Amino acid sequence: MKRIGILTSGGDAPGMNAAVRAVARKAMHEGLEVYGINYGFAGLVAGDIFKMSESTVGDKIQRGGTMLYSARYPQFAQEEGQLRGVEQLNKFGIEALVVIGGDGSYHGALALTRHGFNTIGLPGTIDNDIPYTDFTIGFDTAVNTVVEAVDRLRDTAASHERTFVVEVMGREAGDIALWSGVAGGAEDVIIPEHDFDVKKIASKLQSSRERGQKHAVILLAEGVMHADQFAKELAAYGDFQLRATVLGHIVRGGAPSARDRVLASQMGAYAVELLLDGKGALAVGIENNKITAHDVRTLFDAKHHAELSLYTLAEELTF
Ligand SMILES: Nc1ncnc2c1ncn2[C@@H]1O[C@H](COP(=O)(O)OP(=O)(O)O)[C@@H](O)[C@H]1O
Ligand SMILES: O=P(O)(O)OC[C@H]1O[C@](O)(COP(=O)(O)O)[C@@H](O)[C@@H]1O
Ligand SMILES: [Mg+2]
Repeated sequence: MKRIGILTSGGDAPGMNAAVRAVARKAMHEGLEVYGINYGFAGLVAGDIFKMSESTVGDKIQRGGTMLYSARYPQFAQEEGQLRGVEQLNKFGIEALVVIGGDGSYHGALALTRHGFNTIGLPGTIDNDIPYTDFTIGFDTAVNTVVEAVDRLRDTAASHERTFVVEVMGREAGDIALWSGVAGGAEDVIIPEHDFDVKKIASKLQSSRERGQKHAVILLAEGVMHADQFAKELAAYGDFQLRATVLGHIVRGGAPSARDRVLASQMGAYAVELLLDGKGALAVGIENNKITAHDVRTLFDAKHHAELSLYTLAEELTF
């Protein structure tokens, strides 16, 4: 193997650049040529492909977003799109690929492996919703961003004795809300993985108000419902001076945390090692602090599980 390609796909995540840099530099260190593919699978099909040098990835480790751009390109789920991608790989002499993205991107990666190009997937998403990895690249940064926002909102919550419902991204996963809730001392955390009772939440708020704490922050995962809806349901049980705040894409941007940069660097280098060993159709993860890889097909049948001990902990620490 002489030449590999890299692309980023799906939602951007902080640390994707650190992963691109690690793949490129490690591959060059091992004597490989590296080609960057812009705009994910859309750019692959369009042939938006360029040769990288070690300086292409210089001054990028600290930047959020993805220097290779990203796209959602549903046409790649069709055989026709995939064959056009294969044509481009042949044209550029690219023999194997690293795909940085989420579960959708892994399906695209597997399709290319089926067409004879070994492909390794790296989990790049803020949501932390990928099975067989304790953490995804971008999750730590996203949690830190939410915590900073919660700290700020708490100033107003305390000053005006208000209750803030803070909606955060995560698709069907509650991880961002859960970890941010624990780190930000949220009075309640509402996630899709755990049932909740609005009436109980209201009586908890009421009793802490009676004990003297008249403000609160509630972390709400987008997979449950929207913040204004939740605030409306809560308002039916009392006057909690509710305000709804949606953090949205703010949480997806910004410089990656040191943790995400290290994780991305470890995973990127490992992906190259796997390709050099002639392996493909694997998804890289970190489990119990060890970098691991699993057949990507086993991921499609598996489900990511949120760390529910944190939910219990959050409940025990706020009452
Ligand atoms: N079943 C599939 N087969 C081939 N490619 C797919 C498939 N599903 C998604 N993709 C490709 O991966 C891209 C990213 O997937 P998406 O679900 O949007 O984000 P993520 O990878 O972050 O989960 C899609 O836009 C598409 O190009
Ligand atoms: O930016 P878009 O396309 O509106 O997508 C929003 C979604 O993307 C995310 O930010 C990241 O999800 P993916 O990594 O799966 O793309 C989700 O948290 C959110 O629900
Ligand atoms: Mg996804």
